[in-house]
Amino acid sequence: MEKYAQLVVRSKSVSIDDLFTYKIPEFLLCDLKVGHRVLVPFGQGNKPTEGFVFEINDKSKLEDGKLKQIIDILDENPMLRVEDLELINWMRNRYLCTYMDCINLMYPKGYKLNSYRIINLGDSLRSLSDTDLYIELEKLNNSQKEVVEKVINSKGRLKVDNLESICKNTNEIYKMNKEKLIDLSWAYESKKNEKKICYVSLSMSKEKIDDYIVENKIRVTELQRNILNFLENNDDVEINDLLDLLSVHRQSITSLQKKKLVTLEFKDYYRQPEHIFTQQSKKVKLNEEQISAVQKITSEMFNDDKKPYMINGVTGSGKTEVYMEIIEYALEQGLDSIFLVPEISLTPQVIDRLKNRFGSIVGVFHSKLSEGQRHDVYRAVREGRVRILIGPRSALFAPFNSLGVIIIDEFHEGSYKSEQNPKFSTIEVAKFIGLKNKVSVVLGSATPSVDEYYRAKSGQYNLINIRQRANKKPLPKIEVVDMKKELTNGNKSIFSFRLQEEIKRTVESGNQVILFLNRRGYANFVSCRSCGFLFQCENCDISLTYHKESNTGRCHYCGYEVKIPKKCPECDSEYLKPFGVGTQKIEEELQGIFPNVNILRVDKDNTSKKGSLEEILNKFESGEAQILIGTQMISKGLDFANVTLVGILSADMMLNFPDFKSFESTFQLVTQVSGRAGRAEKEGNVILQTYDTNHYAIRRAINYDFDGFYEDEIKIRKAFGYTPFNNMLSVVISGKNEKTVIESAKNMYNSIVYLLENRGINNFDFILGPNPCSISKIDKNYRWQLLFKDDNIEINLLKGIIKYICITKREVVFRKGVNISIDINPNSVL
Ligand SMILES: Nc1ncnc2c1ncn2[C@@H]1O[C@H](COP(=O)(O)OP(=O)(O)OP(=O)(O)O)[C@@H](O)[C@H]1O
Ligand SMILES: [Zn+2]
Ligand SMILES: [Zn+2]
Repeated sequence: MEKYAQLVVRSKSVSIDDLFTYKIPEFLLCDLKVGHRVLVPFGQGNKPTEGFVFEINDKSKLEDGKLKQIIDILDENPMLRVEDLELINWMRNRYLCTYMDCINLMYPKGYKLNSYRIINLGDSLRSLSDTDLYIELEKLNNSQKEVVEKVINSKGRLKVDNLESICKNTNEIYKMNKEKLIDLSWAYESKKNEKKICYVSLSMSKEKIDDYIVENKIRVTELQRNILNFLENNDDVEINDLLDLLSVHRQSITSLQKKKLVTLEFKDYYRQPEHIFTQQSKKVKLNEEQISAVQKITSEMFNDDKKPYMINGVTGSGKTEVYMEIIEYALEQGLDSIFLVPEISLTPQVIDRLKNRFGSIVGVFHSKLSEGQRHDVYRAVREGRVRILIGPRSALFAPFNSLGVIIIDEFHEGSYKSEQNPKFSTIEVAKFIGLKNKVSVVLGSATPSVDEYYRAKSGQYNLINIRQRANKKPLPKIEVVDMKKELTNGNKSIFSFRLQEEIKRTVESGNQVILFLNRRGYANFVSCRSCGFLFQCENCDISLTYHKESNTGRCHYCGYEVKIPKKCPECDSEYLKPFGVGTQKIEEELQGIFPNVNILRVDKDNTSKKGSLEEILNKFESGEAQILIGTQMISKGLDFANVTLVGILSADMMLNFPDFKSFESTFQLVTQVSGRAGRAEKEGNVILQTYDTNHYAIRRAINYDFDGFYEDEIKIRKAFGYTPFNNMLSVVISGKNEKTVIESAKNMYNSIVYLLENRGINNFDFILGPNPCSISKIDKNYRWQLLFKDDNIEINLLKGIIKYICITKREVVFRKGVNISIDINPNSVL
């Protein structure tokens, strides 16, 4: 019976985001499975192209004559699992992305296997003498003969990338394979970093070997005899072990190989986990709140209809210990875990804790991993050598065989929303995986996002609270300093008198200080006091940040950098002055006030090198410095016993950020940063400097009143129709040519209105725009935006129309050279 495959083809063009039907040739019928990567002829030139099988059907809507055939299967096992395909279909609908966008997540570029065929002589030809072989060859037809000759010329082991290269008619080759003229097998090669190890074994059974030596009059030295004896008693010996154990040279072995007594074989390098449950770090005794959190989750692990869990536990409440306990339980039950962190390079301490507890079955996924390393991690996961994977949002797609738990630590963090296609929400995807595959999904945070907390309150989560710090100490007291008053009292410094006093006291008593400022660089911007000239990025609609050490203005969006001249380029005056503060300036001023104190700084500018963040944090931990200054990078996950004072230098910078989530971010940051103080035996306190002492985000944060903040914030969200009450769908149209960008944006608006009017909709209040984005230019690209709220309209109808316009009708609606970016519930709408 004929069978057909529906497949996705890897192609650069978006407009072919569709399933294509191919005929499955008979010889592949048994082997081909859904999820297989295949080779297909595609396009007019029938270019061999990669495809991914989504469905296998008995019928086809198209006539047989019009269908092309699959050429071959590319990997032995399907790379995409059935559940991956299900997830892809769901994501495509949810995020209006393409099949390939999703496939690239699950089948990362780093995992390109180079597959090739190995052709040996088949059984019916292999053992023949040269003359007999010649006679047999003459019986074959020309193309068959050609193939066999090629195999013979390659010393009986021909390696080809695709079968067509040795015979146009690949069916012929399969036929020859069936008739045992040749022996066809698959081989794989990964491009990079796959470690292979050479193993030695006897080439025949030990009973036969002595006869063979005698019969063929082979001379064997005493050393070689030792080797053979050793191999008679041991299987699969690594060549290096053999050399060490018997103190022999490699030559002795290769000479045995030449005499066909031993075979050498390269096999994958397996790093076996030595002990799965070695307890290298001491396990803490969990307190009652922790135990009940663990019990709730583990007791339901095998339930089919469990809800996801949300752990709302104050900073330092021991959430990480709870996660580890859940992971350990899962392991004992044979289940694997994914542990997601907002940004892997910012969480060295968490990685250490997991590795110390679980040893070598912990794998780390990293955006900075090389292709080869990513590949290795995926393989290790597939083969069960890694059972716990810690990583950023992309680790969610690791191909575990029996996933039991997904943990999303600090789930409120913005990095869980992807900014690249597909622009997925990690939480949504995790919940989908959880639902479909009965995986326990655990979200944890001291400051849940308003969106997710709303869902928890409406019963979509099992909400678990941990209200006490693990050290049983109260949360650090937060003292507010009104910077307006500071100014009237004659203090022009960035540091209030109170903060200076507390820093002094803390340092003198041998404790440590963390100072937080949300902006790197030296100053915010440089402008002319005489004419108001402002140094701005040439490529972006952004003012340049001043960096003192290089005396340059730098764009934090595109990297553009320019020397700051002595005189104003506009009016020639010498009154150029940096305004605002960044971490560099803080460091400089602080060193001026405390000349004898050692200060460390952590921001993007000095941690881009791999390992540099760890280095600074280690120095701080060892007490080499008393003060650590940093940006968001130090706001979460850090656990230093000696830190008793945290200073938040300007809460207003976050508050005044022009985005609807800025109050929420402020509340979260203040809570998280404050949480770095007093985590062990010593009590901590916090000083928060602000010009806006009355803002509800500040007032609620200083009392650790999460529920109060939530109540304030949710009212505003409701009033404005923001998330979680509505989905917000943003379409950004960008391009180097401003005119075509504007035209495209207007075209899009008109097309949508037209299609909606056809469906009887006449009120378009839910569409905002088209307008230029708040940041109207980034990296020389002009940006326009259309924003949709689904309060008056069914989301699926809206999405259908947008997809139709942006993908199917793309070439009609949009001008050449514009990019379209669709984002469902974006983090920010700037
Ligand atoms: N039951 C316990 N007994 C003793 N110490 C504990 C216990 N639970 C946690 N700790 C310790 O308390 C500190 C804080 O715990 P942990 O880092 O797990 O908290 P967290 O809730 O993840 O913190 P945060 O959200 O603030 O990053 C750690 O040093 C941890 O080892
Ligand atoms: Zn000027
Ligand atoms: Zn720029």
